[in-house]
Amino acid sequence: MTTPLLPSSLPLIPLRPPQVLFPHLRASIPLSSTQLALVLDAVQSNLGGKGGNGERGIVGVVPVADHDRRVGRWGCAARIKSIQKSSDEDDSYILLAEGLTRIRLPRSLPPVLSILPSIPLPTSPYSLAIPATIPSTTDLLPLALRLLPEQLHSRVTALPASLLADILVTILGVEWDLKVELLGIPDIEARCTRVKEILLDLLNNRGIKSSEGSIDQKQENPLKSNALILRPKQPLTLSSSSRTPKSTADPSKFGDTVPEDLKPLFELYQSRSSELSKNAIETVDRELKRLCKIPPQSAEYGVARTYIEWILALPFKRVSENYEINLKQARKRLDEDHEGLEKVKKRVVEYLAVYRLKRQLFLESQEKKKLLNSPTAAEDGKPKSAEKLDEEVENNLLQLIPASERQNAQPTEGHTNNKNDDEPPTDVYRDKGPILLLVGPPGVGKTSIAKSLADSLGRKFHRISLGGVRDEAEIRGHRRTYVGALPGLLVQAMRKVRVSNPLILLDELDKVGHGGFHGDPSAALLEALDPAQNWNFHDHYLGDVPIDLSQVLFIATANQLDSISWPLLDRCEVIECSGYITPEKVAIAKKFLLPKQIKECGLDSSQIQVDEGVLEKLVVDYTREAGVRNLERQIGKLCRSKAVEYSISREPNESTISREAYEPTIASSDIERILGVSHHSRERPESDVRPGVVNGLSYSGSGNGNLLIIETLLVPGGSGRLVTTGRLGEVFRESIELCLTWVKSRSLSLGITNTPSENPLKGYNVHYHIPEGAIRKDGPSAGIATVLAFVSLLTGRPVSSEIAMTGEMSLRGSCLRIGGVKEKVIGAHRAGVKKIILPRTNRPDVMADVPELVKKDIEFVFVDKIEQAIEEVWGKEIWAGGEGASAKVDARL
Ligand SMILES: Nc1ncnc2c1ncn2[C@@H]1O[C@H](COP(=O)(O)OP(=O)(O)OP(=O)(O)O)[C@@H](O)[C@H]1O
Repeated sequence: MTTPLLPSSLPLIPLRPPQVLFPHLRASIPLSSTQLALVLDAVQSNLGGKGGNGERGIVGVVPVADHDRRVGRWGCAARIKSIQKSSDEDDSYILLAEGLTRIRLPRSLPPVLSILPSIPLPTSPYSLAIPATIPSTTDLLPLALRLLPEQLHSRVTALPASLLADILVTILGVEWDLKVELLGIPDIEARCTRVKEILLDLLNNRGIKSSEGSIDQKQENPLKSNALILRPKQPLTLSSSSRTPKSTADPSKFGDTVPEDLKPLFELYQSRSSELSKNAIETVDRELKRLCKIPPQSAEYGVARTYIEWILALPFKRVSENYEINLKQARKRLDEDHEGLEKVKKRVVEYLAVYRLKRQLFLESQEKKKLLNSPTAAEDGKPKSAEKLDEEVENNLLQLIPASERQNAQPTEGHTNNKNDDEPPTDVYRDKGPILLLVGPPGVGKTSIAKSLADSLGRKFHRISLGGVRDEAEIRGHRRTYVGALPGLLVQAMRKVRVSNPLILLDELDKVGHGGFHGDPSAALLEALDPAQNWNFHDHYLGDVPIDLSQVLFIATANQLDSISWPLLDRCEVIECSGYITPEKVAIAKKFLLPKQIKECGLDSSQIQVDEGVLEKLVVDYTREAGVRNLERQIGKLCRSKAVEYSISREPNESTISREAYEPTIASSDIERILGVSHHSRERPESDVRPGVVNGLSYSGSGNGNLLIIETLLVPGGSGRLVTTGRLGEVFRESIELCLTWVKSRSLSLGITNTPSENPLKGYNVHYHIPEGAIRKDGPSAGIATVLAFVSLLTGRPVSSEIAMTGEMSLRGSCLRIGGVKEKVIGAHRAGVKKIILPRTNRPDVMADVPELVKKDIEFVFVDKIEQAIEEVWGKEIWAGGEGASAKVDARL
């Protein structure tokens, strides 16, 4: 059997405290998607690379302290066992690594370690076998048995000392710097001696005598005490709302009858009882009493306990304290995080202004009421005037409230702190305004705008991805009687953020299912979003304990509006985020994406320099999208490749490239070397124009506009049949038939036939195709382009590839208005089109929505009749019978 070799170079992953990975043990390492991409790239390059006969899927895991400072000179080579999406955070993954052997790190490593793509290491054989020798002088077993719970005794007895030493330091909660020290002791005997010293210290600290048979009576479970050491810190900005009624909970009433194993749960109940709602307290009281009677071995015990833990983990009356809205700061924050998006930012700030004003009016009315009820009210019986509204708010913001909303801004009379649980409490401000719905193609910054908004409001942020939610239970939870039942996404979100006034982003609202076998998730969402009901939201899992969602600020995103159910849409105020044009993308890349990716690779801006020309090449040749997500990925690839070059150049002994050879600037000529050949250049308008091929424009469901190349062909030996291919929908096919009929009816005036009765397709079939056959296309908006394709085919006159057209056509040749103009025009601009023919009725859309930069580059031709489009392309001479021919035929129809 051959001894396995480590690859000659390994990607290094930093591992933060309190974890340290030892050989034969495992660690779960959280990684962002960019870090994961970096690791996977490096692992992949090892597969066929220099370490050809080395093991596969191996990484180096290196302990780092605060701010990723490297500590010690040792790490652990590890095999990647699995990679999973983290349930805690968006965009993060958990890499499960299994330690193989200690590795000594080269001196030249930077002191601060982010993921390093590939670090050359001295190739050394390593053995997966654990040395079986148990050094007699350092026998750890008796100490281990003193410290470990009894259930583990039989398992550790057979372990060799080297493995036992590493296991003990990992599971006994030994301090992190001691673990790092032990990782750096490769010699087994020396390591076991050191571990023995540490264990003796632990025993002393815990009051356990080390000699056989004389254990102190106050021995505690060591694993439990470790759990205490590792308990996470409490958040700093949490507070109890002042409206908290006096709790009726009295956990002490359970007295001494509380079983030992339930004590932590009772303690938790005690500490949280002042924050729970009345319903929650009643339910927990009842369930705890029941739980005390259930034997811990029964399945029912687990179910009941988990239920109580869920209730105790919910925020109820806990809120983020500091959420004063400062409009200037909010705008500044949006500007700092996003380039462009002017309309969206303006609308978001307006929304905040209205929200702030309404809340301020509400607080003022509360203040007035307090004064009215207070015994110190003025003698004449009138209340002392409450504090005046902030003048800046009155002067500047009142105008921002749309007239229709001004009435809503007035607080309702008669607010009282309602003690009745069947009516909404009236002592906190609840916004009744619409929910902001950001609509636009993928990657245009919708999610990121919502995040910045949460930051500027000082609210906790949580994203719920609704893509693929088909089951109502995913929103509203499963009833407790089901095995493995869980609350729905909204309750899970509340538990995660631990406050009842977070900002929750409902991502991909358009992808949520409507009705069907598993209920209607969008109806459940509707209830959650309705201010009249959501103060009392019932989750099936929580049963009698409703939760209050009325203080949550909901924001939604979607790629399109068509698939959102209308009652949901009715609750939303739509803000459109359209796609970017090339100069905007270049600006975003320069200001945000490039610095972000450089940082992710552990370098700084002096180590990677990219000029605007290169960024433009990336945008035009390597991406074809409305947003910037793919662009960010390509920039990430460039930066990672530079990080590899940089790391190699720091290793003068291991590599032929000297330190001076590293060139920080990425030139245009480097792009193809690093990213490979561009796949997008072929999608530009073709230069070899031929009759029957015309550029239409399409608008995909994801909000992207693109060129739709229409191809037609005459097939000899046919009978005038029309064949269509390219996954065209019914509406599209009908529109093609209509266009062909129109062209046939004009074949005489177009000079295609010589007599009125002659069939222009005699002896031929017509084949109509739209490439990218896997993508379904539908709709009537390719009418103008289809007519021109048929005319071009039958008259043998090509259409310039720099012209594109869109618009529906009626049987009489009228050009009718279509949707998605802005996206289509931006898509055409991206593809290099110079002239666009559109129905005249779409003129206002072009004028209002298309960015000025695009308008400058493209000539727009607006037409009422299809004949105008034909004349625009080929001139009036196309009519065989002169100018009047077309009008004469029209009169006959
Ligand atoms: N105008 C902008 N300025 C700076 N960065 C931007 C801008 N637009 C997008 N980005 C960046 O692009 C990336 C993708 O954005 P985001 O995830 O917000 O897109 P999205 O519109 O929510 O997409 P999806 O519909 O797929 O969820 C983020 O890293 C974001 O910061």
